[in-house]
Amino acid sequence: PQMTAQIGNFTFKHLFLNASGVYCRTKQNLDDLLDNQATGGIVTKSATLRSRKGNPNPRYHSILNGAGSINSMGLPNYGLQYYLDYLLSKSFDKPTILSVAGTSFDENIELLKQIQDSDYQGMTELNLSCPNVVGKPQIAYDFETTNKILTEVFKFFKKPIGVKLPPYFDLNHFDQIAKILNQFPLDHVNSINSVGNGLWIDIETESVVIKPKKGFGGIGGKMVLPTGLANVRALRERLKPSIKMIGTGGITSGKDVFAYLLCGADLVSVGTQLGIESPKIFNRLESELAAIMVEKGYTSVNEFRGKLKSLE
Ligand SMILES: CC(C)(C)CCc1c(C(=O)O)[nH]c(=O)[nH]c1=O
Repeated sequence: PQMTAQIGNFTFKHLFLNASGVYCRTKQNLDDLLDNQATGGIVTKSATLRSRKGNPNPRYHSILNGAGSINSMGLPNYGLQYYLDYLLSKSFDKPTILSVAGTSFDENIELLKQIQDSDYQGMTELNLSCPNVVGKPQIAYDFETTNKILTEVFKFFKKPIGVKLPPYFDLNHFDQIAKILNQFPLDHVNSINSVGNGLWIDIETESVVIKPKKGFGGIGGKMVLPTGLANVRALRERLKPSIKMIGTGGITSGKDVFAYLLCGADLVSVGTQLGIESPKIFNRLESELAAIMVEKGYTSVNEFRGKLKSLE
């Protein structure tokens, strides 16, 4: 069965990407992803201008026997130039997405100016889950700042670009963010990032399980699947068709991929479960999805993408 997607000028021969942050900080990680036949494309760890060590360990913890994860990595990455060097070092037979996350408004602009001025011709993704200023919510939860930053970006950025969004939990927030995003020539939206500021406790030690932020961290894994599905469905219904959709959050099986496609996802990305199973998970997900499609008599994902039924 045909399981491909198109975002702008980029054709993805497989539907599976790594979620930014997982299995993508080093050149070796990225090469391992590329070597896997069922990988559709690669996404870099969100880059800042300069290399960052990130937060002290423990900063990641698997919870509930792998049903979830909690992380407060703190943007550990080798800096924009490292990822640009990698992306310009050879030709790629799969689309690439360069993720960036400035720790300030100005850093976001500078990151994108450097990409605009570089020879990089692939896709870019602005991570809007990054903090803006202390005392204010993350950018994507500050609609005015989101509007301001995208207005500034599109004054100079002419290459393909999308945004990575945190989950929203209020229907009015879906309306507000979609209204803003629809004003811009965005390539794609990637939803969701981890569910912010969860907390996990070890009953034995009566302690939190990660060191940064007094144990608070982003939640990922199977337990966020209902939130990811809802965000992809809600945004798909509100965003203009030219903005394509990458569905992320809690994917562990072909059924989950099928569900995201019903919600309107063009591609999907896998984080927590990729970290557990390594890139071969994409082969499993692809064969599970193919089996579901054959069982249902579908020959192409286009036949059911976005066609989730309500109970009218
Ligand atoms: C949370 C931020 C550090 C502001 C951005 C990077 C990031 C991180 C991280 O590097 O801690 N973890 C996530 O689950 N999602 C993210 O977008």
